[in-house]
Amino acid sequence: MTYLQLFQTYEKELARPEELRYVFRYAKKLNYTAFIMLLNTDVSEADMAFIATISKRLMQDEPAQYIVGNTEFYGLTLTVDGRALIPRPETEELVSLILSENRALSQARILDIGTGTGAIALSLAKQNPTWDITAADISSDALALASHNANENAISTVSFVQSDVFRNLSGCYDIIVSNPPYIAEVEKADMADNVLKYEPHLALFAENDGLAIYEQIAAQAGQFLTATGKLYLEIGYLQGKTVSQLFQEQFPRKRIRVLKDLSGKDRMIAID
Ligand SMILES: C[S@@+](CC[C@H](N)C(=O)[O-])C[C@H]1O[C@@H](n2cnc3c(N)ncnc32)[C@H](O)[C@@H]1O
Repeated sequence: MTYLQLFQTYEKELARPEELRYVFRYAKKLNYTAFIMLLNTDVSEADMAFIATISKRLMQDEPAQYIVGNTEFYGLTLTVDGRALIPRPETEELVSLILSENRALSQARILDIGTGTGAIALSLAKQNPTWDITAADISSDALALASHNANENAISTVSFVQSDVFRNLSGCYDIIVSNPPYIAEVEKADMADNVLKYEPHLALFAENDGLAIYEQIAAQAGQFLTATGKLYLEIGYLQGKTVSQLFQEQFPRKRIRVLKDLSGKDRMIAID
């Protein structure tokens, strides 16, 4: 039996068939050409067992990135596992926005609230080695993973702090960024199994219709921002109006923009 025939057999049973070849290729570190060349050759016994194992894990809804063990984010390779949310492409757009609007800042203090894998903090640090960046999370497991990712990517300008929003933080920041948990408990029923069963619920859900962490940030950010400080938030696509109102009340003199992601959905809020 060839690799192609074996893949096709398992792919019929998978909810997201494209993930099988993706996981195999990345786990075996095969470039595209090597993978294509392999497809019409006879599958080895070891790979037959390996492909069966991957298929089983995918059938149990384990996310492909957790099986591979890493993912790409803004040019970084980040280790991902059940300790933190798998960083999403929409969050790369938030990083792009911050970078494009703050090119003039050579020295800056940045705070990333709810850093997870460290995706936002580490990609900002990679692009701006002179920025002084604090990555905070309530989860010590997530912070251990983020710190591992900093080492793996040779980034030494990020410090890690365990904190419930601002509780263990001090001083003022030029930029505060956050992609907090923002899903309401009632939305659980509509969520994909691979997210619900494997990604940490602490990273997904927030009380008060998903608004609880935004409310805490809005209430306290004024004490932690410099006079010209800016806030950048990722939001759920239906939260633009509510979250912008929340921040407008606390920051009546600042400009609040709701910005769309590449698929045209409200996804980010910039406050400056
Ligand atoms: C949606 S994930 C975002 C992870 C990462 N920033 C990203 O964009 O991929 C939210 C993160 O916020 C953290 N978190 C949840 N509640 C928190 C709180 N009260 N204070 C600080 N961090 C919190 C979670 O542990 C999780 O890592």
